Amino acid sequence: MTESQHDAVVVESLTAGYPGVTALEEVSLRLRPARITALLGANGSGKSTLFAALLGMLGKQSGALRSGAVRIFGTAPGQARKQNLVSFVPQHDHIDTTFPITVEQTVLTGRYGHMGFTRRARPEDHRAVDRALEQVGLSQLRSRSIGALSGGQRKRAFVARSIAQGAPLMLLDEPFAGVDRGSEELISTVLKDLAAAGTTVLISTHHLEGVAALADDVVLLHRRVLAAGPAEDVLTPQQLSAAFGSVFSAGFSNPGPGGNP
Ligand SMILES: Nc1ncnc2c1ncn2[C@@H]1O[C@H](COP(=O)(O)OP(=O)(O)OP(=O)(O)O)[C@@H](O)[C@H]1O
Repeated sequence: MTESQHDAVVVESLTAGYPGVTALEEVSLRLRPARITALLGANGSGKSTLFAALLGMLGKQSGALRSGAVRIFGTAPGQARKQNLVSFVPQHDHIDTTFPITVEQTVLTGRYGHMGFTRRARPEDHRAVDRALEQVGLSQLRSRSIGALSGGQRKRAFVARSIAQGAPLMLLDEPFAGVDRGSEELISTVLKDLAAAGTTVLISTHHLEGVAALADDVVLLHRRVLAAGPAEDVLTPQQLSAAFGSVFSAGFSNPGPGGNP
């Protein structure tokens, strides 16, 4: 078995972008299974474009172009989504706060891929929802309208939806943006538990704070992959300065003396 057959995600020479913009250039990376990888990059460094590629959504945006290859557990991204191999927690949920859907119903939508055409929830779907709500500490708020949650609680609800889906690869776009410290700590703990149980987790973030404590591996992205590897190798002041020196003043938080972000 080759090394790539052990990887959860393989991206080879991916070049992608939009009319007049090359968002990703010759990006190659591998995600090791059952680990948390942080995709670190400043605003506009290509994180969302890479997520779109991993979700097989790139071609759906008008004018998007791409070359290269992406495999999720050896499968093309669009197929991987259909097979429930990948779940996604978006940065913005674009919720209509007047829409009358409860927290529980929101989390249950994560089970749709398991229910077939009838979308009739079975006992195992309800059990998965119960477990996921418990994990993110929202059991008590399950009957509340999703629009009546705080930003941090709502993020936890969407993490629960992703957990309930039960995909072996979980992608989270800026999971800590606009989230209070308590929700951030809770989500971090949940992600560590999921990875320990075998889920491969990829989070994008432009905040250095907390990454060292959370991520096993780090990918530094700035249209190209500037560095990738175990967090302790990548998150050094030297590496960050070499890779992002000019970016510290344009979006990154300074890791501080000693480089312990
Ligand atoms: N739909 C689009 N059409 C044209 N250009 C786009 C589109 N989406 C993104 N871009 C451009 O592609 C580049 C990469 O953007 P992308 O959103 O992937 O970066 P990002 O790292 O996710 O940024 P952020 O942290 O601000 O979300 C940027 O220059 C951006 O302006």
